[in-house]
Amino acid sequence: MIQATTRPILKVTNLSKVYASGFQALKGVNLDIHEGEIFALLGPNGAGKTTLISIICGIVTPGTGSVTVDGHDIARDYRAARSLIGLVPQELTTEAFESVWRTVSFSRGLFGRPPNPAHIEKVLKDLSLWDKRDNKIITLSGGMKRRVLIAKALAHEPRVLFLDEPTAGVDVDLRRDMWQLMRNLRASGVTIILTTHYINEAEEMADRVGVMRKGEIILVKDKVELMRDLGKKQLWLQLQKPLGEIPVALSMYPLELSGDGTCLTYTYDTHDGRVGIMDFLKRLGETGIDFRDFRTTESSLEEIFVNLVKEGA
Ligand SMILES: Nc1ncnc2c1ncn2[C@@H]1O[C@H](COP(=O)(O)OP(=O)(O)OP(=O)(O)O)[C@@H](O)[C@H]1O
Repeated sequence: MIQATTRPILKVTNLSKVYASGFQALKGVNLDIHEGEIFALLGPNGAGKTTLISIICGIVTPGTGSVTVDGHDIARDYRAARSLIGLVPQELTTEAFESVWRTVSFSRGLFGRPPNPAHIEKVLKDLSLWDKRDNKIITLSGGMKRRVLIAKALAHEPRVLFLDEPTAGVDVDLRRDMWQLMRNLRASGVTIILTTHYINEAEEMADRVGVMRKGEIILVKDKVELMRDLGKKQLWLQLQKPLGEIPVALSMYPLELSGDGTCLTYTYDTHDGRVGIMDFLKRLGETGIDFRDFRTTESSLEEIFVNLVKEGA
């Protein structure tokens, strides 16, 4: 398997975009994408994700700043830069009466690549579309149409693949297939950037996560580090006897007592949690409070994301 390196295959520098309406959709975005990684771009509606991807893929004209793909500037060296990129949009809008084979082969031709039936065959086989190669697009199921979109984006052998909401509205089985497909692509050396509203998709798939809000990238981090650094844990204790209130001797701890006084919840950062918890449990014993059951829970990327986007909103 090809491991992600720290060499940026895509470099976005100080990119801003003001639409003709006067709306500023991007405000000085800086982003490096490492070769071979899966990068998930998260953000609430209207954060600027599609604008950013559309500029990189040449669909929206850039404002100020620069974007390079493997060293090629998307403005000055558009053809070379664009030929390295594949874009999987959310919906297939045209070609309803064309066959799968012709549609995918045509996409390759758009990038000035000479025909390569062996490559198209491989792509269709990898996407389980080979049996459908002669079918008209209109006869395919929704899941197969999505696979055709990916096949089209891979037809010219791009090194960076953008997937815009790849699993929006698909069923659980197809989502799992898509995830496996992305992993296979990464293993073959393709760098993947996906936008998603499903945080569990980022949690499952991404090596790194970027969060956008109001035209800015507010955070880029290794996913595991992000969950470790910003994650919270909770210790939940079911008490032997209900408490009327939290005893003064425990007032220095971040505790919450349930309405009926039978559950105490202690929330802590995963950083310094262990020390704090041992100290707290010792103090709890000294205070004469016994518990009959306990449970710990860890925050998900979803909670981390919601908190990040909320902060300073
Ligand atoms: N052509 C346009 N003219 C003016 N404003 C636009 C245009 N396209 C997008 N915008 C605005 O730019 C902002 C960012 O939109 P964008 O589609 O990039 O966000 P997004 O993060 O992709 O959102 P979503 O998750 O809903 O797809 C939005 O406020 C949107 O209304």
